[in-house]
Amino acid sequence: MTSTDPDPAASCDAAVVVAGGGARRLGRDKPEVVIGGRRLLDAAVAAAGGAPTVVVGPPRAVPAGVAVVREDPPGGGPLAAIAAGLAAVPPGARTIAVLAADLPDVEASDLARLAALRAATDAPVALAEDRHGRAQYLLAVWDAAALRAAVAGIDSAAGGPVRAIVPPDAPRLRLPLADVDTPGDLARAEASPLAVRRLLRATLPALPAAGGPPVLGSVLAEPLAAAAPFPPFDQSAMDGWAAAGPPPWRAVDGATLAGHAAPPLAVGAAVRIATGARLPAGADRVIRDEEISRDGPLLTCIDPGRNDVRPAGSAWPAGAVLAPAGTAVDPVLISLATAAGVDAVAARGPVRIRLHSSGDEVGATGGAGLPETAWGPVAATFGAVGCEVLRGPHLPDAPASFRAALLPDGADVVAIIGATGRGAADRLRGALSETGATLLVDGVDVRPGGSLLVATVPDGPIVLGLGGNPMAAMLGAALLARPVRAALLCEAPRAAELLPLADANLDDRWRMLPVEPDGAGRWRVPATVATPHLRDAVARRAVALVPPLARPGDLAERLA
Ligand SMILES: Nc1nc2c(c(=O)[nH]1)N[C@H]1C(S)=C(S)[C@@H](COP(=O)(O)OP(=O)(O)OC[C@H]3O[C@@H](n4cnc5c(N)ncnc54)[C@H](O)[C@@H]3O)O[C@H]1N2
Ligand code: MOO
Repeated sequence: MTSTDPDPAASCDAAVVVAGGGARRLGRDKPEVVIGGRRLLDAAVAAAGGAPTVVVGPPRAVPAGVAVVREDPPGGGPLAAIAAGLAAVPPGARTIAVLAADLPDVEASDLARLAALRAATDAPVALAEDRHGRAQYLLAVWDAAALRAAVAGIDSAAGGPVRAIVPPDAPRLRLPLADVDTPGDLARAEASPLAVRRLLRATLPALPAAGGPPVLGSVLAEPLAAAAPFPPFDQSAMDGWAAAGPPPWRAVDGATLAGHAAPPLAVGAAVRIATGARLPAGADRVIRDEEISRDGPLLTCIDPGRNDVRPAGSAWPAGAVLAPAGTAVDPVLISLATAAGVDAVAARGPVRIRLHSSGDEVGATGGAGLPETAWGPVAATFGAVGCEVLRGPHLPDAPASFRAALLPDGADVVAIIGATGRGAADRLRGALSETGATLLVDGVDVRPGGSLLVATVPDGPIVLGLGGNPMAAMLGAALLARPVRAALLCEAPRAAELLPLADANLDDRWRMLPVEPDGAGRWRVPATVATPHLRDAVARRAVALVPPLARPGDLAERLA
């Protein structure tokens, strides 16, 4: 059995990963295929979220703590694999995820949603279906007893279809799953926006960490530890009276205001005190104004059990870890660091992006000229995720101008709008190949996004090529900004913000679209979006990454 302790993040008590071979059409051992910088087997294991996991199939390298068992007979098919896996999961498991090692985009959140669906419907199993509505029997969460009974109830596990053990009315969750059956599927899966983002996170090199005052847009490279306790001294939590000893108290003239030292208080005395003020020496409690009763010069309190003193260090002691490495430095974190007496942190970033527009016609006067309309919205898109955007010179359609743009100058990223479409105006690819750049991403399978490009220049910047059409450029920036920043600054992964859609995507492709709330909890999706201008993005609240063939009610990730 596995030695992995169940992780509180895991949505199931155990997972069985079906990782047989026999991918005839692909001609490769599927679980070992790498898509988006991640082996398909590792995608399945990661989706289990740390639950005890059994991989069923031929011997393979697996992460520590994961067990590998063989189905009987070897190559006996997925039902035999489930039976073998089931025999090896901890006997106390009450819910078991069953998934195949051929799902490039599967995430722990998918299993969490399946587990929630199964629990809410009290069904023996909840399974995924693909965008065409086809059941995916090998992406399911089972009630363990139901799975054991179903497997025990069949004559011979070997050779049978998994469908044979799944009730026909089992609840299903539609997920944008990529097929990886043919070399064509593989190429498409590698270009999917999800795979491209993972690849960027896995391969772009992190910036060095440096110490200094916390800067907006950077990311903590080390945990934020309090230099001082909070509050730094015993203080009043309310406007009221500071009192010494048991009631009644004699009211003393004056008041203890925040920021001012107060004379010591004798036993039996009370003095007015303001919220946040340091407790006078001798005082041992604070009674808020609403709880004071007065009898001539004497004061008593209504509730003897209440004390509105906020003791020194009661929120946190010195040395307490207030935020882990990987946390974004935003105004809240800067406030917290100040409250904790921290004036220097170890951090990476912010990411500095030199952003260029390009093209002879852009900004030119005369009959063939077009106004420059992309730089501002693209800069704002990068800026919104905390990147620092510097204005690079406009690049005319000449090889030398592109070569010059790729030279290192302290910017971490060079982003170029236009000239990336592989057409007559594509100056970027030529300049990149002259520098010996590595093309990490050459087109993303999302609309618009066919001309998105990401490259690394040796000893130079990371290069982002954004399609020249202003809408394509802005939406491309929305797709790349967060993963590029996360990779360069080692930002901790964060759950996606998911928007329920009001409208369908009739296109069998991923789309990036400006969306707007419908006022009833869903988001309206425009049927068409023109790319040469931003008319279809005017006053739109968000940009969504809409799955292929999404239906109303399906979820789309918010990109911006
Ligand atoms: N045969 C094909 N042609 C095109 C395809 C295709 O798949 N096959 N894709 C189209 C798409 S989609 C896009 S996006 C562009 C991408 O091409 P480039 O990145 O090379 O962009 P350019 O040719 O430089 O410009 C395209 C278009 O956008 C205007 N532009 C460029 N920069 C700006 C700016 N800063 N402000 C305003 N407008 C700008 C430029 O004048 C062109 O009209 O390719 C399509 N073609
Ligand atoms: O290449 Mo375009 O970026 O699909 O609009």
